[in-house]
Amino acid sequence: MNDDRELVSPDAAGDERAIEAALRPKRLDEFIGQARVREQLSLVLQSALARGRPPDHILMSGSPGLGKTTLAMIIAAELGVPLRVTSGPALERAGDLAAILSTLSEGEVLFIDEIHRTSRPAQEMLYLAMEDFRVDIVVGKGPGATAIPLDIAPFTLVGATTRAGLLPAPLRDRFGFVAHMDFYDVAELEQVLHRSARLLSVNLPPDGAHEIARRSRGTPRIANRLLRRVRDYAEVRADGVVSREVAAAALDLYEVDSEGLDRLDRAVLHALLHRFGGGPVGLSTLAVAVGEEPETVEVVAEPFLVRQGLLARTPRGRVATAAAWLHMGLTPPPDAVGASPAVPDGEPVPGTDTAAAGDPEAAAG
Ligand SMILES: Nc1ncnc2c1ncn2[C@@H]1O[C@H](COP(=O)(O)OP(=O)(O)OP(=O)(O)O)[C@@H](O)[C@H]1O
Repeated sequence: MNDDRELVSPDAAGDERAIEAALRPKRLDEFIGQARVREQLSLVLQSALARGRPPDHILMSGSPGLGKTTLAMIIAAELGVPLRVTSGPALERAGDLAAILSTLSEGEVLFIDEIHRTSRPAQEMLYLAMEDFRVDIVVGKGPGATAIPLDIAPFTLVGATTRAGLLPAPLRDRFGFVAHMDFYDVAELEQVLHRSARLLSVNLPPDGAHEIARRSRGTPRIANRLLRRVRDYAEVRADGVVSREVAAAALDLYEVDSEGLDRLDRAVLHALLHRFGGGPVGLSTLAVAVGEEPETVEVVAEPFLVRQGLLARTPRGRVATAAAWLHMGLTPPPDAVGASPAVPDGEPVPGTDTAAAGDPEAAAG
């Protein structure tokens, strides 16, 4: 794990899953941040419990590592029902899904991670299952094929996606509640870190927590990961206390920069500034320049860069903001987004979107 790309990648790998399981909050009131989602969800769950019926199907969208799996587990725990976990890529054939649906118990929560990657036949099976709690098992092939309807137990589908825009409308419309998970602010990440430090018996004073939180890319998974690396450093090179100085020295060593940007983030900005003069440039061209798939650039790097105000999506392509030039140690050109004195602070720049991820397709290609 010496690679900074792995260190700040929002995806979990290998042994990390076990550590994550130990650090997951188990109940809604332990879940930090996402106040609006928590409140909305709490109402959905309470009313379902009061009615004695499973709640509406729930869709969660947001970047990796923001707590979607954790929330799915909490939903099942709060409802006092079992949880079945699968993922879109595992549901390649409709039969894979039928096997799960037909064995669900009454009220069970079915969690489908990366639901946008579910195959078309499985998605079509989901429509009927979500709406009528029924699946049609197709027997035979060609003109002689017959659909045998099979009732299934009422259940709650919890879907998670990093790309809600890719879900077909008929599937999206069948979710009664959509939770949009946003990046966490520094204060919330400090709370996540203090909680994890308690569970892992790490001596973490507030200034150390602040330093790690600042560099965690708005993502609890990354905060927990950086905490473990900084703890190692504190134990080997210092007195075990994760002070601000120790955290900063450790994170500098692991090449996590002052804003938490990782190698891919920096590569994207570097290419945008040095090869395309700050843009605009299309997503595919940018992805080729950094040697990644367009989806990786779009899902992993861009949302955070946009949120940090370093990158803007415009109808003509991706553009580096004045802040991006400065962050990379360069002088922004006078026409850089955010550099123009004609645009007052906080005013949206026409034709750009630096506040939200925006329409992923608008500037693609
Ligand atoms: N709100 C939170 N409070 C405390 N810890 C959190 C919170 N959200 C996430 N975490 C921690 O971050 C880690 C990653 O969370 P989780 O696996 O739920 O993310 P995810 O959005 O499902 O990611 P992916 O989509 O990549 O599976 C877990 O260890 C979890 O304990």
